[in-house]
Amino acid sequence: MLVFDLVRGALPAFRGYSQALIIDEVQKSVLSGHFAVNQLMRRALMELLRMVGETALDGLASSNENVVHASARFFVEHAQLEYRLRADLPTLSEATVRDLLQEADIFVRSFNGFSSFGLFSPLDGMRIVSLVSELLSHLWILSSLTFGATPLPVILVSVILSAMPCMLSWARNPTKTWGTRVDRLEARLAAKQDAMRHLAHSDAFRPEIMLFDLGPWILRSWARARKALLGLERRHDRAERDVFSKMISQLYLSGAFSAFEHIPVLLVLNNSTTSLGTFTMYRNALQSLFLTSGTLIHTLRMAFQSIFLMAAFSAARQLRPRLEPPAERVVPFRPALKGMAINIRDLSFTYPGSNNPSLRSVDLTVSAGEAVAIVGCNGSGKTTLSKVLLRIIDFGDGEILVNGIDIRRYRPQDYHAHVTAVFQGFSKLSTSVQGNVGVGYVPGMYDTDSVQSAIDLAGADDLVRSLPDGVQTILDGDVSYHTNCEGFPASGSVPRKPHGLSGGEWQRIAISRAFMRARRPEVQLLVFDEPTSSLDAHAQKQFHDTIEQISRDSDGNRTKTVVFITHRLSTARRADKIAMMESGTITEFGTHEQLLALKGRYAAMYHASI
Ligand SMILES: Nc1ncnc2c1ncn2[C@@H]1O[C@H](COP(=O)(O)OP(=O)(O)OP(=O)(O)O)[C@@H](O)[C@H]1O
Repeated sequence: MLVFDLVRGALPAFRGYSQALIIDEVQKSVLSGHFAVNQLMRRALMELLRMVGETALDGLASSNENVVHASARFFVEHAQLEYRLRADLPTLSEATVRDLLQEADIFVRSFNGFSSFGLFSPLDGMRIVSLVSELLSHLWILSSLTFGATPLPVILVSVILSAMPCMLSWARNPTKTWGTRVDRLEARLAAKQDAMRHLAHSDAFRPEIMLFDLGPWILRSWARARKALLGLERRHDRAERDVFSKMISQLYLSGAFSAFEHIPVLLVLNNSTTSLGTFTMYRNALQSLFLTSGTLIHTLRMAFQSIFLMAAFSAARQLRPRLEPPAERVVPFRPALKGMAINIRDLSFTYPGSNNPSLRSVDLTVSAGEAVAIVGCNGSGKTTLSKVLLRIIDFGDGEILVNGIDIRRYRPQDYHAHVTAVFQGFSKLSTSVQGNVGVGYVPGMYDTDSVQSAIDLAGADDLVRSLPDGVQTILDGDVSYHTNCEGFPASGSVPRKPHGLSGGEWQRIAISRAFMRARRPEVQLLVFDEPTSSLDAHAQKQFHDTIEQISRDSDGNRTKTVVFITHRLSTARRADKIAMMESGTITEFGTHEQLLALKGRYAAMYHASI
């Protein structure tokens, strides 16, 4: 690129010289009244050869530049999604990290040409080489003409005339309009790429990204669409880089025609030694000098700004997720036969920026294979405790032992492979039912049988059957893109309007998502945060029966630990133990009967509810 840019920078000067020779020839013919056709043809032929050479070199340099740019852009965007997806909630909650990511995003957008930096990227630093070389070649022409034989009046007239177009173009302040010609495939790829980028940046979807380890899938899907799209963009470029039209544009006819504007000037200066070609060359060189200097200053200014943004981008790539343990402390998760044993001791947690702790001195012991219900008033800390237990957020003081090991020593990805959950604020994706359910276990996402069986388990089979396209029906969710599970719009010439679902129907989809992996043998802990709040009584009973069924092996022995949060005490009593939460701590813990005998807060709430 460096060599190409150096040579390209000198091309305008050669162009000016060659065209000046033709103009001189025309001038000679006009003034002498004798047309030297052969000489004129020879000059025109030379100009044609120069144009062909310049076009070929230009085409080669542009396609080389496009390939390098596309690859670099892909690398930068890929790196951006990678560090975004790696960042966990505790990392993202830090203000300095947010600022850093914002600056890094500006850098990536400018690389895409989306930001106010226009099309600038560090690779455009190469353009500086080209601009400097162009500037030098124009300066050389000007100095040789100025300190050579060109008389002062010609220089003055030229300066005034050459400044005019620049001033006019500055005054006009042209706005660039982007082509809108996009074919269907390109639109679909762009939609998929945007959808994946949106998911990667979505805070609401972050818990599910972390829990279901969706990072690699999002990155893969985005990369496939992006690569295909860059390929298409290059094909468009090639189609538009039609050699003939390029040569016509290279003719620089305006330069030649403008020479004729100055015939009166030349007649006034008839007795001077300056030729019309020299005059035109002088004028063009001067004009180019203005334009090139402006572009060079603008490019240097952007390069300077981009250094800081590039630093932010590099720093963002080095971000370490807060939940990730130091390498020397990592312990691999070893599943136990009977489910996960959990021991929470003196646990406290305060959300960043909050003055009041949401969890204070929480003690809780859940034996392997036990089903525990967490109950309590709004804001008592139930969801917070479940997120801490799921390793979605960190905690302050205290400790959590899982199978006897400090939970902070497990790599979150490793730990998450052994748990599943329905979050209270689960994500509603604007994609197909299959996509919505499949994200619960990406390796099974494209296996219709696995998806269907999770839907059946969640009791959502009737619902899905009633939808216009069954599992392929596009749902009207929070993330606004309308694609099937692979991220493409459902086939068919007219895509259907996304299908809306009721709160309870969405809840069944979220339960199906959790059930995608709940039956897998490696999954040891099932956490449900108010999974049935919008379900009718029959569906609730069905849900709890299913949990009973999937948390036991064929001999009826418990193999999975279940923690569920609920406001319905009639369902809570089905659990082996119940934890009553008040003001961020567990105040009562035991079986339903034990808590009733205690005649405390739980007993009061239970009696009030029946
Ligand atoms: N992101 C947050 N930032 C700051 N404070 C929060 C955040 N999320 C929750 N809290 C606070 O933490 C406390 C516990 O909230 P949590 O959601 O755990 O309660 P909950 O028992 O699950 O309530 P509900 O029954 O309404 O779901 C509340 O006082 C809440 O305001």
